[in-house]
Amino acid sequence: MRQQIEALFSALPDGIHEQQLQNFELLLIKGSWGELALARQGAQVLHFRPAGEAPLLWISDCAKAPPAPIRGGVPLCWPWFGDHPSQAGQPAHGVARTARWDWRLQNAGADGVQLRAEPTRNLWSGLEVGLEVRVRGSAIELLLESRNVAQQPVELTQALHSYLAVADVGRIEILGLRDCDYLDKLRDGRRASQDGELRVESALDRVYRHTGVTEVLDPVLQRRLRVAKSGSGSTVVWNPGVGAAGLSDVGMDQQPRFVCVEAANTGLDPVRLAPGESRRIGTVLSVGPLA
Ligand SMILES: O=P(O)(O)OC[C@H]1O[C@@H](O)[C@H](O)[C@@H](O)[C@@H]1O
Repeated sequence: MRQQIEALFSALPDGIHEQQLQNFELLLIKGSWGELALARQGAQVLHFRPAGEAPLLWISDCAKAPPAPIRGGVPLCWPWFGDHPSQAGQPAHGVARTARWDWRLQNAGADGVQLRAEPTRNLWSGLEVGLEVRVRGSAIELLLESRNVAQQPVELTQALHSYLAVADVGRIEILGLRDCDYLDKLRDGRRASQDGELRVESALDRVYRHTGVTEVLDPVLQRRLRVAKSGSGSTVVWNPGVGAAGLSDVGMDQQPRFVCVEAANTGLDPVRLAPGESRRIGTVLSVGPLA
């Protein structure tokens, strides 16, 4: 899908274009600020390339057909992260990423664009959800808002599951998590503390107790990807390592090309909403020089 999206953009004039790709309905937006590709499925940001930069987000070259989740970009995990806390048989990472959403343009200018997405139907009883996406210069911001429309308190978990594009995951360094406690999903949820800066030497699936900024230093692309966030007390870092061989939409050839650094609310910091209350989780992804 990545190659096709890049080819489509290179042939498009500036503007907003609706396009079908591998049976997914996409909005491709191009301006002097760069390129943005959005899917109706899951209100998923698939591709963001600021002018003069390489794409910030990785997207699979062999994505599964709809309605499977699209591997890459920024899937929305909502209203639960990972497995459903009590109901076996519910899909991993919730129902938002495979649902159909409507996009509405709110603003377009020389330095960016702003859109809002809402699901075409109620996704989960007692909860409403909406997404705002803003591009400004070399940064993209996502804000996911949940509102409790029930008569009782509601608890949810969620993630903005960013797949960051890197040249070689084995060579990156992830700053910002030093000394943070984490839960290691690959070791039965064992708790540990991050010793030094994080490197991805093998499969990694960790939930950090962390509210700050994370930076991914990429010595090959000579750039720094910054993940800032709000309303989030968990940062998830994931790369499947050799497990990628068993994922038909990754494979060992694509496994080194991304790392997921996700702004999240997990079991460590679930969101509790009183009746009528709403809350937002946000992330700003941006790119800058390494030095
Ligand atoms: O394959 P999925 O459902 O998109 O999930 C990918 C990964 O997403 C991460 O956020 C989880 O921590 C991992 O456990 C999971 O494997």
